Amino acid sequence: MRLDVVSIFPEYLAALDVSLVGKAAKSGLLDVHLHDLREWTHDRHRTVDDTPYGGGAGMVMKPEPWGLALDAIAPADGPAQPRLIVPTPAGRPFTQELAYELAAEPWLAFACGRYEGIDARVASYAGERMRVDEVSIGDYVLNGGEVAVLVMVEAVARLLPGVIGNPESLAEESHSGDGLLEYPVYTKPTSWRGYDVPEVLLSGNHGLIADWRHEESVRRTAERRPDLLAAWGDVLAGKDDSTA
Ligand SMILES: NC(=S)c1ccno1
Repeated sequence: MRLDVVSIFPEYLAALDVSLVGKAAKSGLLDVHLHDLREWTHDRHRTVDDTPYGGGAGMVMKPEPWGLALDAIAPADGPAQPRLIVPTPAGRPFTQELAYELAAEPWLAFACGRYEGIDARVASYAGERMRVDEVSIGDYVLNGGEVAVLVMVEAVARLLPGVIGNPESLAEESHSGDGLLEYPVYTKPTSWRGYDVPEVLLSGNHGLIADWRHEESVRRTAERRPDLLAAWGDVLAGKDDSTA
C-alpha cells in the first residue's frame, strides 16, 4: 500500500517511522510519502490560508496549494488515483469497518487540514478523479488533521497481511468479529495484590472459557456501549438492513 500525507507540519507524521507502521514501511508493506503543503506555495511568505468568505472567526486553507499538491502527487493523467481521506470533525465516523475497507485500497492519500479547514472546492476538485472521504475519528475538535491521520494509519496498517505477528488476534478485538467490546484479559501471576484471575480461565475447559468471554463481552458492551448492543440485537433479530 502506498500512503501519501500532505501537511504544513510533516514532521508531525514522524511517528509513522516507528513501531508497527515503521516496521511495515521498512519491510515494504507500506510505501509512505510525506509532503509539506508549503512546497506548493509561491509567495515570499509561503501562504496557505486566508480569511473566510462570509465572515467568521479563523482562517481557511487556500485551494491553490492543495490543487497543485494533488496534481503533483496524483496527476490527472496518471495510471491510477488514490483514495483521498480528509480528517475533519464534520466527517463520517472512522470505524473498524472503514479501517478494513481502507486496508484493501492500494493507495491512500491524506490531506491534513489546519485552521478552520480546507476550502470546500478542493474536495470537489479532487472528487472529479478520485474517491474523497471526509472522515472524523471522534466528536471533538483538534487543531489539525495530523493526529487523526496517525490514528487512521495505525488502525489501517495493522490490518495489512504480514504487519502484525498473529492475524488471529484481529478476529477477537473490540469492534471486530461479533461487533462487541473485547472481554477482559489476564496473564501471570494468578493472584496479584489480592486480585485473582477468574477461576474459569484456569479451568482448561475451552467451552466454559468461550462462554465466559462472550458473557463478559456482552456485559461490557451493555455497560459502556449500549448503542453497539442495540445494533447487535437488531442483527440477531434479523432486523439488520445493512444487506438491503
Ligand atoms: N475529529 C477530527 S477527525 C478532527 C480533525 C480536525 N479536528 O478534529
